[in-house]
Amino acid sequence: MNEKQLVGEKAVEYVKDGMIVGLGTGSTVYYTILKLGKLVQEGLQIKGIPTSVQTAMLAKELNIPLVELKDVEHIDVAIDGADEVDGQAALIKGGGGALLREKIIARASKMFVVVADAKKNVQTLGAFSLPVEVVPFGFEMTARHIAKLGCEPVLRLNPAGEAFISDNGNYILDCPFPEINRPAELERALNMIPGVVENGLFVDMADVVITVDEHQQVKVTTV
Ligand SMILES: O=C(CO)[C@H](O)[C@H](O)COP(=O)(O)O
Repeated sequence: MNEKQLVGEKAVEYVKDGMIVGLGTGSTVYYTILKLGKLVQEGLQIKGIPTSVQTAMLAKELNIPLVELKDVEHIDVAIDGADEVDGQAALIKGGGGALLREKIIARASKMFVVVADAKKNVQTLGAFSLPVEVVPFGFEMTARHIAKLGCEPVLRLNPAGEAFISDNGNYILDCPFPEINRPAELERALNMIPGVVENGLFVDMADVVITVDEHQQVKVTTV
């Protein structure tokens, strides 16, 4: 079993009958969703709230019942991947471009479980370019303001070489900050810039991090 499958499947232990479950986006939580689909087939009763169109399609294929955020009071548990996880369980997310819905759903959840293969563990965030979702209007100006915080933002492109459009109709600027020593400060500073919708720093949000240690054993950290 590969690491993504190991950690992805482990996360289903946090899902119980009757729960509303936030379904993340990406190749790690994919295994969580596959496993949930199997459990639903066997009788598990849950309702999922997907963080992306891609995840909604997968959940539908697997017959996982879905519900909309507006129709629930809260989410019991959200499970999602990460691009980087530091020692304080601060995250960079958004490699798949779903960071805005992922953050809304993580924030609405009683418990946020992160699934991350060993490569995602870092001392200090920043080797992975920080995704920042921005409105298309005046994005060049927004990028210049972001640059003043210490990076050179790059507009994310799709495989056809056009601007990548998020599920919310926005652009993503990938921002290579060399080292993010104060993620909470940077998260706030970015979101103060007009044109920035949200950024991929998730600070003080993870309740549980499921990863793999140096012996290829699944390691669960409760924050
Ligand atoms: O934030 C995300 C999508 O917006 C993903 O959770 C993150 O990119 C990790 O993806 P993967 O599990 O494929 O490595």
